[in-house]
Amino acid sequence: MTATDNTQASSTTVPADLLNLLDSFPDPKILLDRQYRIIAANAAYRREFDSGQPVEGLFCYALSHHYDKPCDQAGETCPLRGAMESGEPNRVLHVHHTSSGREHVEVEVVPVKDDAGAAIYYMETMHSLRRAREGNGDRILVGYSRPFNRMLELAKRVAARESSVLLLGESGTGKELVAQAIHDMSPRASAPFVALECSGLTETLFESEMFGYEKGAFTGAVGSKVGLVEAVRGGTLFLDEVGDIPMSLQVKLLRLMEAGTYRRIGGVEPLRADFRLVAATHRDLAAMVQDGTFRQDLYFRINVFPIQLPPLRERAEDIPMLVETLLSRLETGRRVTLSDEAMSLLMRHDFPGNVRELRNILERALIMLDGNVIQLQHLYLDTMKSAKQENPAAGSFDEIAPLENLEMRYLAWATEHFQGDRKTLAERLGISERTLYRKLRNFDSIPPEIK
Ligand SMILES: Nc1ncnc2c1ncn2[C@@H]1O[C@H](COP(=O)(O)OP(=O)(O)OP(=O)(O)O)[C@@H](O)[C@H]1O
Repeated sequence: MTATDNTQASSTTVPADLLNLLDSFPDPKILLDRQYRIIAANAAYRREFDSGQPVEGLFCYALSHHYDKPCDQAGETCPLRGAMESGEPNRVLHVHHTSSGREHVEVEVVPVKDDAGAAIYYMETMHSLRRAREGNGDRILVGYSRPFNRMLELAKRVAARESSVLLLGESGTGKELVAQAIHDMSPRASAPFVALECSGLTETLFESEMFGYEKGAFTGAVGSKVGLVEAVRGGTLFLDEVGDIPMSLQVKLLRLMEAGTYRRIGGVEPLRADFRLVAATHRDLAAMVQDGTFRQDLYFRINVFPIQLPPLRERAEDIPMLVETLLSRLETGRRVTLSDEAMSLLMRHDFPGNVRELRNILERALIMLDGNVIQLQHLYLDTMKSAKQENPAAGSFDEIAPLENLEMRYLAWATEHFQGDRKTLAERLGISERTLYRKLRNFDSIPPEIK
Protein backbone atom coordinates (compact mmCIF):
# COMPACT_ATOMS: atom_id res chain seq x y z
CA MET A 1 0.00 0.00 0.00
CA THR A 2 1.36 3.43 -0.81
CA ALA A 3 1.49 6.35 1.53
CA THR A 4 -1.31 8.14 -0.27
CA ASP A 5 -3.53 5.08 0.18
CA ASN A 6 -3.29 5.52 3.90
CA THR A 7 -2.77 9.18 4.54
CA GLN A 8 -4.80 11.84 2.81
CA ALA A 9 -2.61 14.71 1.66
CA SER A 10 -3.60 18.07 0.24
CA SER A 11 -2.27 19.37 -3.03
CA THR A 12 0.90 20.50 -1.21
CA THR A 13 3.46 17.85 -2.05
CA VAL A 14 4.53 16.11 1.10
CA PRO A 15 7.30 13.51 0.68
CA ALA A 16 5.90 9.98 0.62
CA ASP A 17 8.23 8.76 3.36
CA LEU A 18 6.96 11.50 5.67
CA LEU A 19 3.37 10.50 4.93
CA ASN A 20 4.25 6.87 5.61
CA LEU A 21 5.86 7.84 8.87
CA LEU A 22 2.82 9.89 9.85
CA ASP A 23 0.56 6.95 9.16
CA SER A 24 2.67 4.55 11.21
CA PHE A 25 1.91 6.42 14.45
CA PRO A 26 -0.92 5.00 16.57
CA ASP A 27 -1.88 8.50 17.79
CA PRO A 28 -4.01 10.96 15.80
CA LYS A 29 -1.70 13.35 13.94
CA ILE A 30 -2.00 16.04 11.32
CA LEU A 31 0.64 17.93 9.37
CA LEU A 32 0.38 21.73 9.20
CA ASP A 33 2.11 24.44 7.22
CA ARG A 34 3.08 27.88 8.53
CA GLN A 35 -0.21 29.33 7.30
CA TYR A 36 -2.16 27.12 9.75
CA ARG A 37 -3.36 24.93 6.88
CA ILE A 38 -3.80 21.18 7.35
CA ILE A 39 -1.85 19.39 4.64
CA ALA A 40 -2.19 15.78 5.77
CA ALA A 41 -3.94 13.66 8.38
CA ASN A 42 -3.07 10.12 9.41
CA ALA A 43 -5.31 7.09 9.72
CA ALA A 44 -5.47 7.31 13.53
CA TYR A 45 -6.74 10.88 13.21
CA ARG A 46 -9.48 9.82 10.85
CA ARG A 47 -10.46 6.92 13.09
CA GLU A 48 -10.83 9.16 16.12
CA PHE A 49 -11.98 12.54 14.84
CA ASP A 50 -13.22 12.09 11.30
CA SER A 51 -16.55 13.69 10.46
CA GLY A 52 -16.68 12.11 7.01
CA GLN A 53 -15.24 15.20 5.26
CA PRO A 54 -11.56 15.48 4.29
CA VAL A 55 -9.73 17.95 6.52
CA GLU A 56 -6.85 18.60 4.15
CA GLY A 57 -6.76 22.18 2.97
CA LEU A 58 -8.75 23.45 5.99
CA PHE A 59 -7.32 25.86 8.54
CA CYS A 60 -6.75 24.19 11.89
CA TYR A 61 -8.41 27.10 13.76
CA ALA A 62 -11.51 26.90 11.57
CA LEU A 63 -11.82 23.14 11.93
CA SER A 64 -11.18 22.82 15.66
CA HIS A 65 -12.44 26.13 17.02
CA HIS A 66 -14.80 27.45 14.34
CA TYR A 67 -12.74 30.66 14.39
CA ASP A 68 -12.11 32.80 11.36
CA LYS A 69 -8.62 33.70 12.54
CA PRO A 70 -5.73 31.84 14.20
CA CYS A 71 -6.17 30.97 17.87
CA ASP A 72 -3.48 33.37 19.06
CA GLN A 73 -5.43 36.22 17.46
CA ALA A 74 -8.62 34.99 19.13
CA GLY A 75 -7.19 35.15 22.65
CA GLU A 76 -6.14 31.47 22.90
CA THR A 77 -2.65 30.10 23.26
CA CYS A 78 -1.66 28.61 19.92
CA PRO A 79 0.76 25.69 19.97
CA LEU A 80 1.58 26.13 16.27
CA ARG A 81 2.55 29.77 16.83
CA GLY A 82 4.56 28.67 19.90
CA ALA A 83 6.40 26.02 17.89
CA MET A 84 7.03 28.44 15.00
CA GLU A 85 8.48 31.05 17.34
CA SER A 86 10.61 28.77 19.49
CA GLY A 87 11.47 26.02 17.00
CA GLU A 88 10.67 23.65 19.89
CA PRO A 89 7.70 21.36 20.66
CA ASN A 90 4.74 23.18 22.20
CA ARG A 91 1.87 21.61 24.12
CA VAL A 92 -1.47 23.03 25.32
CA LEU A 93 -4.92 21.82 26.29
CA HIS A 94 -7.64 23.14 24.00
CA VAL A 95 -11.36 22.74 23.75
CA HIS A 96 -12.00 21.42 20.23
CA HIS A 97 -15.14 20.97 18.23
CA THR A 98 -14.94 17.34 17.15
CA SER A 99 -17.32 14.87 15.58
CA SER A 100 -18.34 13.93 19.18
CA GLY A 101 -19.09 17.56 20.16
CA ARG A 102 -16.89 19.81 22.29
CA GLU A 103 -13.97 18.00 23.86
CA HIS A 104 -10.84 18.73 25.84
CA VAL A 105 -7.97 17.77 23.59
CA GLU A 106 -4.29 17.91 24.47
CA VAL A 107 -2.48 19.28 21.46
CA GLU A 108 1.26 19.05 20.87
CA VAL A 109 2.95 20.64 17.88
CA VAL A 110 6.47 19.57 16.88
CA PRO A 111 8.47 21.22 14.08
CA VAL A 112 9.54 18.83 11.29
CA LYS A 113 12.94 20.07 10.11
CA ASP A 114 14.93 19.57 6.92
CA ASP A 115 18.57 18.55 6.80
CA ALA A 116 19.64 22.16 7.29
CA GLY A 117 17.55 22.38 10.50
CA ALA A 118 14.83 24.63 9.06
CA ALA A 119 11.25 23.81 10.02
CA ILE A 120 9.30 22.82 6.92
CA TYR A 121 6.15 21.39 8.47
CA TYR A 122 4.57 21.17 11.88
CA MET A 123 3.26 17.86 13.17
CA GLU A 124 0.31 18.14 15.54
CA THR A 125 -0.61 15.23 17.85
CA MET A 126 -3.99 15.17 19.58
CA HIS A 127 -5.04 13.27 22.69
CA SER A 128 -8.65 13.55 23.67
CA LEU A 129 -9.11 13.61 27.45
CA ARG A 130 -12.36 11.73 26.91
CA ARG A 131 -10.57 8.39 27.14
CA ALA A 132 -8.90 9.22 30.44
CA ARG A 133 -12.26 9.98 32.01
CA GLU A 134 -14.43 7.23 30.72
CA GLY A 135 -15.71 4.68 33.18
CA ASN A 136 -17.54 6.49 35.92
CA GLY A 137 -19.98 9.13 34.67
CA ASP A 138 -20.16 10.83 38.06
CA ARG A 139 -16.46 11.58 37.90
CA ILE A 140 -16.51 13.45 34.64
CA LEU A 141 -15.39 17.06 35.01
CA VAL A 142 -17.66 19.43 33.15
CA GLY A 143 -16.47 22.80 31.89
CA TYR A 144 -15.22 24.42 28.71
CA SER A 145 -14.58 27.99 29.85
CA ARG A 146 -11.05 29.35 29.64
CA PRO A 147 -10.36 29.50 33.40
CA PHE A 148 -11.56 25.90 33.73
CA ASN A 149 -9.56 24.77 30.72
CA ARG A 150 -6.38 26.43 32.01
CA MET A 151 -6.84 24.63 35.32
CA LEU A 152 -7.38 21.31 33.53
CA GLU A 153 -4.28 21.83 31.41
CA LEU A 154 -2.16 22.14 34.56
CA ALA A 155 -3.80 19.03 36.00
CA LYS A 156 -3.12 17.09 32.81
CA ARG A 157 0.51 18.21 32.73
CA VAL A 158 1.29 17.31 36.31
CA ALA A 159 -0.65 14.03 36.15
CA ALA A 160 2.15 12.34 34.22
CA ARG A 161 4.74 13.23 36.89
CA GLU A 162 5.27 12.18 40.48
CA SER A 163 5.23 15.71 41.92
CA SER A 164 2.97 16.49 44.86
CA VAL A 165 0.01 18.65 43.90
CA LEU A 166 -1.78 21.23 46.01
CA LEU A 167 -5.32 22.04 44.88
CA LEU A 168 -6.47 25.47 46.03
CA GLY A 169 -10.00 26.71 45.78
CA GLU A 170 -13.23 27.56 47.50
CA SER A 171 -15.44 24.86 48.86
CA GLY A 172 -17.41 22.99 46.20
CA THR A 173 -15.18 23.99 43.26
CA GLY A 174 -14.43 20.34 42.50
CA LYS A 175 -11.08 19.79 44.23
CA GLU A 176 -11.79 16.15 45.00
CA LEU A 177 -12.99 15.55 41.45
CA VAL A 178 -9.81 17.13 40.05
CA ALA A 179 -7.66 15.04 42.41
CA GLN A 180 -9.42 11.97 41.08
CA ALA A 181 -8.89 13.13 37.48
CA ILE A 182 -5.16 13.64 38.13
CA HIS A 183 -5.03 10.09 39.43
CA ASP A 184 -7.01 8.74 36.46
CA MET A 185 -4.66 10.46 34.00
CA SER A 186 -1.51 9.37 35.83
CA PRO A 187 0.65 6.26 35.44
CA ARG A 188 -0.74 5.22 38.84
CA ALA A 189 -4.29 5.02 37.48
CA SER A 190 -4.61 1.26 37.90
CA ALA A 191 -3.68 1.45 41.62
CA PRO A 192 -6.09 2.81 44.27
CA PHE A 193 -7.17 6.42 44.80
CA VAL A 194 -7.68 6.93 48.51
CA ALA A 195 -9.10 10.10 50.07
CA LEU A 196 -8.83 11.26 53.67
CA GLU A 197 -10.84 14.23 54.96
CA CYS A 198 -8.43 15.82 57.43
CA SER A 199 -10.66 18.31 59.21
CA GLY A 200 -11.79 17.27 62.65
CA LEU A 201 -9.35 14.36 62.96
CA THR A 202 -7.86 13.77 66.39
CA GLU A 203 -4.24 12.71 66.67
CA THR A 204 -5.15 9.10 67.48
CA LEU A 205 -7.67 8.84 64.70
CA PHE A 206 -5.29 10.37 62.15
CA GLU A 207 -2.55 7.92 63.08
CA SER A 208 -4.77 4.86 63.07
CA GLU A 209 -6.43 5.90 59.79
CA MET A 210 -3.15 6.69 58.08
CA PHE A 211 -0.86 4.00 59.43
CA GLY A 212 -3.20 1.25 60.69
CA TYR A 213 -2.45 -0.76 63.82
CA GLU A 214 -1.44 -4.18 65.08
CA LYS A 215 -3.68 -6.38 67.18
CA GLY A 216 -3.43 -5.35 70.84
CA ALA A 217 -1.71 -2.03 70.03
CA PHE A 218 -4.16 -0.29 72.34
CA THR A 219 -7.30 -1.13 74.29
CA GLY A 220 -9.96 -2.05 71.80
CA ALA A 221 -7.55 -3.09 69.04
CA VAL A 222 -8.96 -6.61 68.87
CA GLY A 223 -7.63 -7.17 65.36
CA SER A 224 -5.06 -5.51 63.17
CA LYS A 225 -6.07 -2.78 60.72
CA VAL A 226 -4.55 -1.77 57.41
CA GLY A 227 -3.96 1.99 57.25
CA LEU A 228 -4.63 4.21 54.23
CA VAL A 229 -0.94 4.51 53.41
CA GLU A 230 -0.82 0.74 53.08
CA ALA A 231 -4.13 0.53 51.21
CA VAL A 232 -3.11 3.15 48.69
CA ARG A 233 0.14 1.38 47.77
CA GLY A 234 1.17 2.41 44.25
CA GLY A 235 -1.71 4.86 43.94
CA THR A 236 -2.70 8.41 44.89
CA LEU A 237 -3.38 9.64 48.42
CA PHE A 238 -5.74 12.61 48.50
CA LEU A 239 -5.63 14.67 51.70
CA ASP A 240 -8.63 16.97 51.68
CA GLU A 241 -8.56 20.11 53.84
CA VAL A 242 -4.88 19.63 54.59
CA GLY A 243 -4.88 23.10 56.18
CA ASP A 244 -7.03 21.71 58.98
CA ILE A 245 -4.38 19.24 60.16
CA PRO A 246 -3.29 20.31 63.65
CA MET A 247 0.39 21.14 64.22
CA SER A 248 0.96 17.95 66.23
CA LEU A 249 -0.08 15.88 63.20
CA GLN A 250 1.68 17.99 60.61
CA VAL A 251 5.01 16.73 61.88
CA LYS A 252 3.84 13.12 61.41
CA LEU A 253 2.81 13.81 57.85
CA LEU A 254 6.11 15.52 57.17
CA ARG A 255 8.03 12.56 58.57
CA LEU A 256 6.10 10.19 56.32
CA MET A 257 6.79 12.34 53.27
CA GLU A 258 10.48 12.76 54.02
CA ALA A 259 11.37 9.24 55.14
CA GLY A 260 8.97 7.42 52.84
CA THR A 261 8.55 4.83 55.61
CA TYR A 262 6.10 4.34 58.48
CA ARG A 263 5.08 1.82 61.11
CA ARG A 264 1.66 0.52 62.03
CA ILE A 265 0.72 1.58 65.57
CA GLY A 266 2.14 -1.10 67.82
CA GLY A 267 4.22 -2.49 64.96
CA VAL A 268 7.98 -2.76 64.84
CA GLU A 269 8.58 -3.41 61.20
CA PRO A 270 9.13 -0.29 59.08
CA LEU A 271 6.96 -0.35 55.96
CA ARG A 272 7.70 1.46 52.71
CA ALA A 273 5.21 4.07 51.59
CA ASP A 274 4.51 4.25 47.87
CA PHE A 275 1.99 6.90 46.90
CA ARG A 276 1.64 10.18 45.10
CA LEU A 277 0.27 12.97 47.25
CA VAL A 278 -2.48 15.30 46.13
CA ALA A 279 -3.60 17.70 48.87
CA ALA A 280 -6.36 20.29 48.83
CA THR A 281 -7.39 23.26 50.91
CA HIS A 282 -9.68 26.27 50.81
CA ARG A 283 -7.37 28.05 53.27
CA ASP A 284 -4.51 30.43 52.57
CA LEU A 285 -1.65 28.13 53.61
CA ALA A 286 1.02 30.77 53.00
CA ALA A 287 -0.75 33.09 55.47
CA MET A 288 -1.03 30.18 57.91
CA VAL A 289 2.73 29.66 57.64
CA GLN A 290 3.18 33.36 58.47
CA ASP A 291 0.83 33.01 61.46
CA GLY A 292 2.71 29.96 62.65
CA THR A 293 -0.30 27.65 62.33
CA PHE A 294 1.09 25.61 59.43
CA ARG A 295 4.63 24.22 59.30
CA GLN A 296 6.76 25.85 56.65
CA ASP A 297 8.70 22.65 55.90
CA LEU A 298 5.44 20.75 55.29
CA TYR A 299 4.13 23.63 53.19
CA PHE A 300 7.13 23.40 50.87
CA ARG A 301 6.81 19.65 50.76
CA ILE A 302 3.20 19.65 49.59
CA ASN A 303 3.15 22.89 47.61
CA VAL A 304 5.30 21.60 44.74
CA PHE A 305 2.69 22.21 42.08
CA PRO A 306 -0.22 24.42 43.16
CA ILE A 307 -3.34 24.50 41.01
CA GLN A 308 -6.01 27.12 41.60
CA LEU A 309 -9.57 25.99 40.89
CA PRO A 310 -11.74 28.80 39.53
CA PRO A 311 -14.94 29.60 41.43
CA LEU A 312 -18.15 29.01 39.51
CA ARG A 313 -18.95 32.73 39.31
CA GLU A 314 -15.80 33.18 37.18
CA ARG A 315 -16.94 30.56 34.71
CA ALA A 316 -20.64 31.27 34.38
CA GLU A 317 -20.58 30.09 30.76
CA ASP A 318 -20.12 26.54 32.10
CA ILE A 319 -23.38 26.72 34.07
CA PRO A 320 -25.76 25.46 31.31
CA MET A 321 -23.63 22.40 30.68
CA LEU A 322 -23.16 21.77 34.40
CA VAL A 323 -26.91 22.06 34.90
CA GLU A 324 -27.51 19.50 32.17
CA THR A 325 -24.94 17.09 33.61
CA LEU A 326 -26.02 17.49 37.22
CA LEU A 327 -29.69 17.06 36.29
CA SER A 328 -28.92 13.88 34.41
CA ARG A 329 -27.01 12.61 37.46
CA LEU A 330 -29.81 13.53 39.84
CA GLU A 331 -32.74 12.48 37.68
CA THR A 332 -32.05 9.37 35.70
CA GLY A 333 -35.67 8.56 34.85
CA ARG A 334 -36.96 11.67 33.08
CA ARG A 335 -35.44 14.49 31.05
CA VAL A 336 -35.74 17.74 32.98
CA THR A 337 -34.80 21.16 31.58
CA LEU A 338 -34.75 24.76 32.85
CA SER A 339 -36.90 27.63 31.63
CA ASP A 340 -34.96 30.56 30.15
CA GLU A 341 -35.75 32.73 33.15
CA ALA A 342 -34.59 30.07 35.60
CA MET A 343 -31.34 29.62 33.67
CA SER A 344 -30.80 33.36 33.50
CA LEU A 345 -31.27 33.65 37.27
CA LEU A 346 -28.65 30.93 37.80
CA MET A 347 -26.25 32.66 35.42
CA ARG A 348 -26.45 35.80 37.54
CA HIS A 349 -26.07 34.08 40.89
CA ASP A 350 -22.61 34.27 42.46
CA PHE A 351 -22.56 30.75 43.94
CA PRO A 352 -20.58 31.09 47.16
CA GLY A 353 -20.91 27.29 47.45
CA ASN A 354 -19.86 26.73 43.82
CA VAL A 355 -20.80 23.50 41.99
CA ARG A 356 -22.00 21.82 45.17
CA GLU A 357 -24.43 24.70 45.71
CA LEU A 358 -25.66 24.41 42.12
CA ARG A 359 -26.21 20.71 42.66
CA ASN A 360 -28.20 21.39 45.84
CA ILE A 361 -30.32 24.04 44.13
CA LEU A 362 -31.19 21.56 41.37
CA GLU A 363 -31.88 18.77 43.83
CA ARG A 364 -34.28 21.03 45.75
CA ALA A 365 -35.94 22.12 42.50
CA LEU A 366 -36.52 18.50 41.50
CA ILE A 367 -38.30 17.85 44.77
CA MET A 368 -40.70 20.73 44.09
CA LEU A 369 -41.13 19.96 40.40
CA ASP A 370 -44.21 18.16 39.09
CA GLY A 371 -43.59 18.65 35.36
CA ASN A 372 -40.37 18.54 33.38
CA VAL A 373 -39.35 22.20 33.25
CA ILE A 374 -37.78 23.91 36.24
CA GLN A 375 -39.20 27.42 36.55
CA LEU A 376 -38.14 30.40 38.65
CA GLN A 377 -40.45 29.43 41.45
CA HIS A 378 -38.69 26.07 41.84
CA LEU A 379 -35.34 27.71 42.54
CA TYR A 380 -34.65 28.19 46.21
CA LEU A 381 -31.49 30.23 45.89
CA ASP A 382 -29.50 31.52 48.80
CA THR A 383 -29.51 34.23 46.27
CA MET A 384 -31.62 36.13 47.87
CA LYS A 385 -28.32 36.85 49.73
CA SER A 386 -25.79 37.04 46.99
CA ALA A 387 -26.79 37.88 43.45
CA LYS A 388 -29.86 39.45 44.90
CA GLN A 389 -27.92 41.97 46.95
CA GLU A 390 -29.00 44.36 44.28
CA ASN A 391 -32.63 45.34 44.11
CA PRO A 392 -34.06 43.23 41.28
CA ALA A 393 -36.63 45.88 40.52
CA ALA A 394 -34.04 48.63 40.18
CA GLY A 395 -31.50 46.93 37.94
CA SER A 396 -31.36 47.16 34.19
CA PHE A 397 -33.43 44.56 32.37
CA ASP A 398 -32.19 42.28 29.68
CA GLU A 399 -35.20 40.04 29.36
CA ILE A 400 -38.96 40.13 29.42
CA ALA A 401 -40.13 38.24 32.48
CA PRO A 402 -43.66 37.64 33.78
CA LEU A 403 -44.61 40.49 36.12
CA GLU A 404 -45.63 37.95 38.70
CA ASN A 405 -42.07 36.64 38.79
CA LEU A 406 -40.64 40.12 39.10
CA GLU A 407 -43.01 40.90 41.92
CA MET A 408 -41.99 37.70 43.64
CA ARG A 409 -38.29 38.50 43.29
CA TYR A 410 -38.81 42.06 44.46
CA LEU A 411 -40.81 40.93 47.49
CA ALA A 412 -38.13 38.39 48.36
CA TRP A 413 -35.51 41.12 48.16
CA ALA A 414 -37.62 43.63 50.10
CA THR A 415 -38.47 41.15 52.84
CA GLU A 416 -34.85 40.29 53.30
CA HIS A 417 -33.49 43.82 53.24
CA PHE A 418 -36.20 45.78 55.05
CA GLN A 419 -35.17 46.39 58.67
CA GLY A 420 -38.63 47.22 60.11
CA ASP A 421 -41.67 45.07 60.82
CA ARG A 422 -44.19 43.60 58.36
CA LYS A 423 -46.75 46.35 59.01
CA THR A 424 -44.35 49.14 58.09
CA LEU A 425 -43.09 47.16 55.09
CA ALA A 426 -46.67 46.75 53.85
CA GLU A 427 -47.21 50.50 54.26
CA ARG A 428 -44.08 51.30 52.33
CA LEU A 429 -45.16 48.88 49.60
CA GLY A 430 -48.56 50.56 49.45
CA ILE A 431 -50.50 47.39 50.23
CA SER A 432 -52.31 46.12 53.27
CA GLU A 433 -50.54 43.87 55.70
CA ARG A 434 -53.02 41.11 54.86
CA THR A 435 -52.21 41.39 51.15
CA LEU A 436 -48.51 41.24 51.90
CA TYR A 437 -49.09 38.17 54.01
CA ARG A 438 -51.17 36.51 51.31
CA LYS A 439 -48.58 37.22 48.61
CA LEU A 440 -45.77 35.90 50.74
CA ARG A 441 -47.74 32.81 51.64
CA ASN A 442 -48.57 32.13 48.01
CA PHE A 443 -45.01 32.42 46.86
CA ASP A 444 -43.69 29.03 47.72
CA SER A 445 -40.46 30.01 46.00
CA ILE A 446 -39.57 32.35 48.82
CA PRO A 447 -37.46 30.53 51.38
CA PRO A 448 -39.38 29.83 54.56
CA GLU A 449 -36.84 31.64 56.71
CA ILE A 450 -37.62 35.03 55.17
CA LYS A 451 -41.40 34.66 54.95
N1 LIG B 1 -16.40 20.55 36.97
C1 LIG B 1 -17.33 19.76 37.53
N2 LIG B 1 -18.07 18.98 36.75
C2 LIG B 1 -19.02 18.18 37.28
N3 LIG B 1 -19.29 18.10 38.59
C3 LIG B 1 -18.57 18.85 39.42
C4 LIG B 1 -17.53 19.71 38.93
N4 LIG B 1 -16.97 20.32 39.99
C5 LIG B 1 -17.60 19.87 41.09
N5 LIG B 1 -18.57 18.98 40.75
C6 LIG B 1 -19.49 18.31 41.69
O1 LIG B 1 -19.71 19.23 42.78
C7 LIG B 1 -19.67 18.58 44.04
C8 LIG B 1 -18.54 19.14 44.87
O2 LIG B 1 -17.28 18.79 44.30
P1 LIG B 1 -16.00 18.40 45.20
O3 LIG B 1 -16.42 17.61 46.40
O4 LIG B 1 -14.99 17.80 44.31
O5 LIG B 1 -15.58 19.88 45.65
P2 LIG B 1 -14.44 20.30 46.69
O6 LIG B 1 -13.79 21.52 46.14
O7 LIG B 1 -13.56 19.11 46.99
O8 LIG B 1 -15.29 20.68 47.95
P3 LIG B 1 -14.78 20.82 49.49
O9 LIG B 1 -13.68 21.83 49.50
O10 LIG B 1 -16.00 21.34 50.20
O11 LIG B 1 -14.36 19.45 49.91
C9 LIG B 1 -19.52 17.09 43.72
O12 LIG B 1 -20.82 16.53 43.67
C10 LIG B 1 -18.89 17.07 42.35
O13 LIG B 1 -19.22 15.89 41.66
